[in-house]
Amino acid sequence: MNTSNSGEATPRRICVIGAGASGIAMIKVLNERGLDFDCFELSDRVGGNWVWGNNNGVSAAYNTLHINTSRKRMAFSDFPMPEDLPDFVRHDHVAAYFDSYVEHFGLKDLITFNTGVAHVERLPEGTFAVRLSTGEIRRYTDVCVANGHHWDPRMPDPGFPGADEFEGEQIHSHAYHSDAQLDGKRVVVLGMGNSAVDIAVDASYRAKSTVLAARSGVHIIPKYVFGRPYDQAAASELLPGWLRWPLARPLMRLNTGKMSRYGLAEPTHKFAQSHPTISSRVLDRLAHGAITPKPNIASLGKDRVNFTDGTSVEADLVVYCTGYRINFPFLDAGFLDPGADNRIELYRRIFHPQCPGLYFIGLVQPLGAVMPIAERQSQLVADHLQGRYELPSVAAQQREIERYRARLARRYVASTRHTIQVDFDDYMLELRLERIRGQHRVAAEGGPGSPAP
Ligand SMILES: NC(=O)C1=CN([C@@H]2O[C@H](COP(=O)(O)OP(=O)(O)OC[C@H]3O[C@@H](n4cnc5c(N)ncnc54)[C@H](OP(=O)(O)O)[C@@H]3O)[C@@H](O)[C@H]2O)C=CC1
Repeated sequence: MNTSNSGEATPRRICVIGAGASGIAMIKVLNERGLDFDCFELSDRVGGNWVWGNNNGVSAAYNTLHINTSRKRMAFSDFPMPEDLPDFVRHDHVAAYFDSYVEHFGLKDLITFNTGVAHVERLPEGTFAVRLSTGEIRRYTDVCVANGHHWDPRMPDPGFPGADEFEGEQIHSHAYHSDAQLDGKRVVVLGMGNSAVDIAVDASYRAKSTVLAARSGVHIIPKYVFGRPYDQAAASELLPGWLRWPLARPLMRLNTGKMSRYGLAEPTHKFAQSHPTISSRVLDRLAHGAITPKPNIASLGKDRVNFTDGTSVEADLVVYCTGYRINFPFLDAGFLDPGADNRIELYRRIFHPQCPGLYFIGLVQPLGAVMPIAERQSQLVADHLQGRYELPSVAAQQREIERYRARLARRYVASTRHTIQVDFDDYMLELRLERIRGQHRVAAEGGPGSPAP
C-alpha cells in the first residue's frame, strides 16, 4: 500500500483529466499497474484535438489536417500504426488510431465520457476535491492533468488599428474547421506557424486570393528531406541536440535553400531556434504564385488590410493563426498560473514543486509527436505513485526549472510560443535518465528502488 501526500497510509486514488493523446497514455499505464483511477473526458469519445468536429467543442482540427510528424515517430511504443497508412496521416487516421488503442488495451470502459472537471481544490491534508460538470465532488490523492494546450485561442492583443471597422470576417484559426470557409474569398492569413501555412495552402486552392502575412520569418521544413520523412533523419536519443542542430543547419540550407527564394522574409534566428513550421506544400504554392507573402498587418480598413511595408490588399476574411494560451480553467489562480506569457514552472515539465500529487502529462511542445513523450511521462508518474521514483528536494526541483528556463532562453527566440518547448529525442532521454535518478533516490532512502518494466 502506498501513502497519500499527507503521509497517511491511504491507498492512491487518481483522477485523470482528459482522454486525448496524453490522457489515454496515462490511463493505460495506470491500468497496467493496477492503480485505482477515474478518467473524465468532456467529449463522448477519446482523441481530443485530433477529432474533427469533436463534440467537446474545443478541437482545433480542420477537414484537411494532416499531422506533421511521421507515422513511425508518433506511435505509442507498444502499438504501431497500421503499415498501410501514409507517412503523414490525416486527422481521422489519428483519431481512429486512438480509438483502436483504447479498444486494444481495454481502456474505453474505464473512461467517464461527457463529463468535465469543473474545479480541483487542494485540501489541507494534501488530497484533492474534484468537482465534476455534473456537480458531484470526488476525493483523490492525486490528479493528472491532460487537458491539452491548443484550445484557448490567442488573438492579437491589442488588436490591429481599424479591426473594429473591418466589414469582412475575422476569425482565429481555432474557428477554422473546413476549407469551404474560404471559398471565393479574398483571404489574409496571419502567422507563420503550422496553422498559418496549412490554412494558406487550403486558401490557395479555394479562395479568390491568398495572402500570408507574418511578423517574423521562419525556416520552413519540408515533410521529406533527402527522400525520407524529415523527422526520421538522425532520429536517435543518442544524438544530442547540441550536435544535431549544427549538423542539420547546412543540410537544410542545401535541401530547401533560402526562404527569400520563395518570397518570404529571411528569419533573423538560426534554424531550430523557433518551433518548427513544417510544410512542403506552402513552398510549392508560394513558388507557383498561388500565395502572396507579406510582412505583418499594420491596420485594417473597411474592406482592406494594410501591411507594414505600406502595401495593402482588399480582403473579405482575415484568419489570425496567432497561437494559443495555456489554460487550466479548473485550477484556481495562483496554482499554476501561465498568465498571458504562458509561463509554466514544473519539474521535468511534469511535477508541481509546491503541490505534491499534481502532475501534468503532455504539457510540452516538442519537435516531434507528443504521444511517445506522454507515454514516458506517464511511466514516471506511475513509478512515483508506486513509490519507485522519488522526487528530489523542492529546492532542487526549483533549480532544475531555472536551468530549463535558462536553456530555453539560450536556445529559442523569446516568445510565448516557446515556454514549454522540448527537443523530442533529448527530452525522451532526459525522462529515461530521470527515471533512473529517481530510482536511486528511492534506494538511498531504503525503498524498493526498481522501476516497473
Ligand atoms: N499539421 C499539424 O500537425 C499542425 C500542428 N499544429 C501545432 O499546433 C500548435 C499551434 O500552432 P499555431 O496555431 O500555428 O500557433 P503558433 O503559436 O505555433 O504560431 C503563432 C504564429 O502567430 C504569430 N503571431 C502571434 N501573435 C501575433 C501578433 N500579435 N501579430 C502577428 N503575428 C503574431 C507568431 O509569430 P512569432 O513567431 O513572431 O511569435 C507565429 O508565427 C503548434 O504546436 C503547431 O505545431 C498546428 C497546425 C497544424
